[in-house]
Amino acid sequence: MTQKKVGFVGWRGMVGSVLMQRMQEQNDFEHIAATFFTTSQAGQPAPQFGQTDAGQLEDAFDFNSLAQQDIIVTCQGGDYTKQVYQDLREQGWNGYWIDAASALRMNDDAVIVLDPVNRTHIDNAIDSGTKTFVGGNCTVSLMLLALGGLFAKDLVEWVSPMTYQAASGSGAKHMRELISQMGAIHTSVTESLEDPASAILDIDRQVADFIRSEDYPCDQFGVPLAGSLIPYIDSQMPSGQSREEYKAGAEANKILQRMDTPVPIDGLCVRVGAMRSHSQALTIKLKEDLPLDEIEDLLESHNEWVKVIANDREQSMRELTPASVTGSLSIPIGRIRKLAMGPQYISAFTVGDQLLWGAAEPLRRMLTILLSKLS
Ligand SMILES: NC(=O)C1=CN([C@@H]2O[C@H](COP(=O)(O)OP(=O)(O)OC[C@H]3O[C@@H](n4cnc5c(N)ncnc54)[C@H](OP(=O)(O)O)[C@@H]3O)[C@@H](O)[C@H]2O)C=CC1
Ligand SMILES: N[C@@H](CC(=O)OP(=O)(O)O)C(=O)O
Repeated sequence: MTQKKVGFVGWRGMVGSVLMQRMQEQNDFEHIAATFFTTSQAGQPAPQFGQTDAGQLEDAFDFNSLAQQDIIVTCQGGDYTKQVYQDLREQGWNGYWIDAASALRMNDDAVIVLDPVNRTHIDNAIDSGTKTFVGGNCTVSLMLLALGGLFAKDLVEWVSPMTYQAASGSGAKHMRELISQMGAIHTSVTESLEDPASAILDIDRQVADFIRSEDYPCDQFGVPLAGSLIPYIDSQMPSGQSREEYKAGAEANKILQRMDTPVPIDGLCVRVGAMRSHSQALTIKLKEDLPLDEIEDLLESHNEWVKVIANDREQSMRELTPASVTGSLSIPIGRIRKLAMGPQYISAFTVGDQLLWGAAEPLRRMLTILLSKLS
């Protein structure tokens, strides 16, 4: 059996690098004939992620090279997808397109992939000829992995996710800027900090003045993040939602195949000074008054990555944080308790690495599913 030809675009970006790392860890390159594309470095040596030499980088706008691929995996971003996808299809290419960007997500002929939640739908779509598969928005995928057990039993009347999103969601330059902001704040008060006699209110005033000054580095975010937060993510929509907030309901219901009878999912999305793990505080109205231990069992048994953290101060502080999950596929969910509004209302808090399950891993797994189906 000849190996499938798989073309990778955007492999050296932040999401693409995490994808490459996971594919190497899982020996995925052994099962494919990989070609690496670039928008800026055509002709340079291709990276060697597998055993075989992948030759040189191909031009990501060369339709002849793209059309030779059985499968194209792109983490290059929505602008690239908009520039290439439609024309490639119109020129007759009928291969599989796996994409990290949001551009095609809500198209009728595209499936949003999150196989621990919608594997049956993915299988049916492949069998019925669907060729376009797109990873979901990071907060959506992370929320559905955490709450999968409740959605699978149709127990959720509505959910309000209030997010605490990491700098990585805005890209690599923003992660760098967050660190620069932290360093600059420290530098602005180093002397006072080292003086045990200095008054904390003086230090606080110096920090506040610095954060509001021209010297504070915020070219990427436009406004301060370190020492502050940003209560708006992505563009503004007529509904009053930010686009990030709109995606919660739209994409989650598409993944759950609930477009006709959508579960209301809506809340506010906020950028905080975490590096690459998103957190979400969830208010959930259940359709029934279920005991907490039953809720926890349903959540924990849904998939192998979700982990219920007891509603205990020490465990929550240690295990339910961006610092503890970053770099892992673990999806902890905790702070689960009944709210004062009534027995059907529960709270929960969940965290996940937005570059792994939030971006790269659903694509990697989709490629694996496709290869196993096509072999
Ligand atoms: N950031 C996120 O959290 C998420 C992003 N996505 C999607 O993935 C897309 C890509 O995001 P992201 O990975 O953050 O984008 P990056 O900015 O990290 O990378 C995008 C491209 O920039 C080019 N590039 C130029 N200079 C460099 C450099 N010094 N190092 C690496 N790459 C460089 C590369 O293309 P080339 O090799 O062709 O020059 C690369 O593929 C987004 O637009 C979005 O659609 C999806 C989910 C989450
Ligand atoms: N918007 C997300 C990251 C992202 O890229 O989302 P999407 O894939 O839906 O464009 C964030 O800022 O955290």
